[in-house]
Amino acid sequence: MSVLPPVRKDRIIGQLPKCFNRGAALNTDDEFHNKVKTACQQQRTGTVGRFKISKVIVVGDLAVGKTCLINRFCKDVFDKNYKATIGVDFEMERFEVLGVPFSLQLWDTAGQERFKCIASTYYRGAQAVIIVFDLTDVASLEHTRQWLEDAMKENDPTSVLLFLVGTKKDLSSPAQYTLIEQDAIKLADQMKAEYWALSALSGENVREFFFRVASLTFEANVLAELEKSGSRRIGEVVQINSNSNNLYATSKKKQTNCCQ
Ligand SMILES: Nc1nc2c(ncn2[C@@H]2O[C@H](COP(=O)(O)OP(=O)(O)OP(=O)(O)O)[C@@H](O)[C@H]2O)c(=O)[nH]1
Ligand SMILES: [Mg+2]
Repeated sequence: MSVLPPVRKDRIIGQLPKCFNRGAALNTDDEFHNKVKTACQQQRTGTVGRFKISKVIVVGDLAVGKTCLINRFCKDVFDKNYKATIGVDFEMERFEVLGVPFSLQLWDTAGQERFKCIASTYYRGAQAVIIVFDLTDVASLEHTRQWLEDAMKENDPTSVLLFLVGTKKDLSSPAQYTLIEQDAIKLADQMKAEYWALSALSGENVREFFFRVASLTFEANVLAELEKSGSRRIGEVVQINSNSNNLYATSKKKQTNCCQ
């Protein structure tokens, strides 16, 4: 029995959302991986869809627009007044991907130096890292390397999905945008991150971006579950009988999630 209300209609993902720029994308597939589609159809997604919550951390310089970005997506609001995040804050977003419930825990961290040490204690266990810069501020793009390094001290670089996100697109002129985008794409490529440009003020690309984060995180989680389960069907009870009295039973126990 579920105590949660149904997932909002505008959080249902049935197709893999497109990347923003094919030159700086985590993948350019048109559809979810076949294995993932089959696993979802057969309800063999293991811990994904039951108790798994994926942690996503949002980092970047102060005032680049991290909080506004999260608030635009989660609450559909925009505040033009700057209120620094002190330490961290988080929002939960529930999705349904290919018919499977899936939740993201979005951690909004402080960019101000004096709050950074508090914020960095929450970096651990992230499945996706969103590194934000301001499209009108080249220095904030340059600093993304340092943000990446700090986030990766606490995480496994081989399994974390990275996104490099330029905000305040509404404020940049086409010429300024073209210039900074070239550098951002180069950097995203070096970091192995997916690049996006958006605006929390106008809402341009915000929903598309978070749908992409949810979808790629979901896909990675299901693939990892499938790999873990190997040949056995995930989520099933496995019994190995021998002629002696040995009986090993692996029940569908909650997997330890080292995220928090
Ligand atoms: N024009 C415009 N302004 C934005 C946009 N996003 C954020 N801002 C403004 O930029 C300022 C900083 O935004 P925040 O979201 O608070 O920045 P932050 O990155 O969370 O800052 P810290 O919490 O200190 O790390 C605010 O005054 C916002 O109104 C945007 O897309 N367009
Ligand atoms: Mg903030």
